Amino acid sequence: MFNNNEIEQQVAEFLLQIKAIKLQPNNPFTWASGWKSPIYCDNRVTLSHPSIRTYIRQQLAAAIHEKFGSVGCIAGVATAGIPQGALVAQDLGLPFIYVRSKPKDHGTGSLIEGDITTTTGKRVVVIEDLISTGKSSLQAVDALRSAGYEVAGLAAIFSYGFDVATQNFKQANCPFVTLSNYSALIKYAEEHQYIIDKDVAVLKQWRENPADWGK
Ligand SMILES: O=P(O)(O)OC[C@H]1O[C@H](OP(=O)(O)OP(=O)(O)O)[C@H](O)[C@@H]1O
Ligand SMILES: O=C(O)c1cc(=O)[nH]c(=O)[nH]1
Repeated sequence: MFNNNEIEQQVAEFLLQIKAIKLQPNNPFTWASGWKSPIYCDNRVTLSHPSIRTYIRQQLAAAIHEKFGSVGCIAGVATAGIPQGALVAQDLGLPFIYVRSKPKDHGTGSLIEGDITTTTGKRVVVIEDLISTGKSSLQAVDALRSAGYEVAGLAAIFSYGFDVATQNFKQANCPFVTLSNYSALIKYAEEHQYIIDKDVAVLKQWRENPADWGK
C-alpha cells in the first residue's frame, strides 16, 4: 500500500544521510529558474547508492501504479530524470523515452529520444527528479503532448511545494505525485538534528519569498 507519510519521511532521511541535501546560506545556489537559494537537493546522488536508488525506483513504480493506473510508456526529463526514469521503466517492463531541454543541435535534431513511432504505449508517465517551479517538467509534458502522447501525469522524487508549481501543474492540467517534499524534509532534519538553529532561521526566511531571496 502506498503510504505517503512513511515514504516522505524515509526519502527525507535517505537524502539527509547521503548528503544530497546541501545548505550554503553564505554561498547561495542558483537554480534552473534563476532563483537564488540557500538549499539544494541533489537527487542525482541517490544513483550512487544501490539500496536507496532501489527504494526510490520501487516507490516511484508503486506511486505510478496507484495514481495513474495502466500506462504504456515512461519518459524521463533530461538530465536528472533520465536515469531515474530508466530505472522505473525497467521495473515496470515498459518502453522508455526521454525529453531534452532543447532539440539536439546536430545528428537527428531530436527533442524526444527513443522510439516514438510506436502506436502502443502512447499513455505516458513523466519522471522528473525534482520540482521547484515545475517549468522544466511542464516543458517536457508539452513536448510529449505535441508528439501525440497522452500524459497521464508526472512523478518526481522531491518537490519544494511552492504554490507557483501547484498553479503551473494545474494550468497545464497535469496531475503529479512526489515521494517527498520540503516540509517533510525540514521536519525530519529538525527532529534529528541535521540542521543547526541558525540555518533553520535562514530557511524560514527564504521559504517566505524564495523568488526574491538573495537578490
Ligand atoms: O522546477 P524547475 O524550476 O524547472 O526546476 C527543477 C529542474 O531543475 C533541475 O534540472 P537542471 O536544469 O538543473 O538540469 P539537470 O537535470 O540537467 O541537472 C531538476 O533536475 C529539474 O529538472
Ligand atoms: O531548481 C533547481 O534548479 C534545483 C533545485 C534543487 O534543489 N535541486 C536541483 O537539482 N535543482
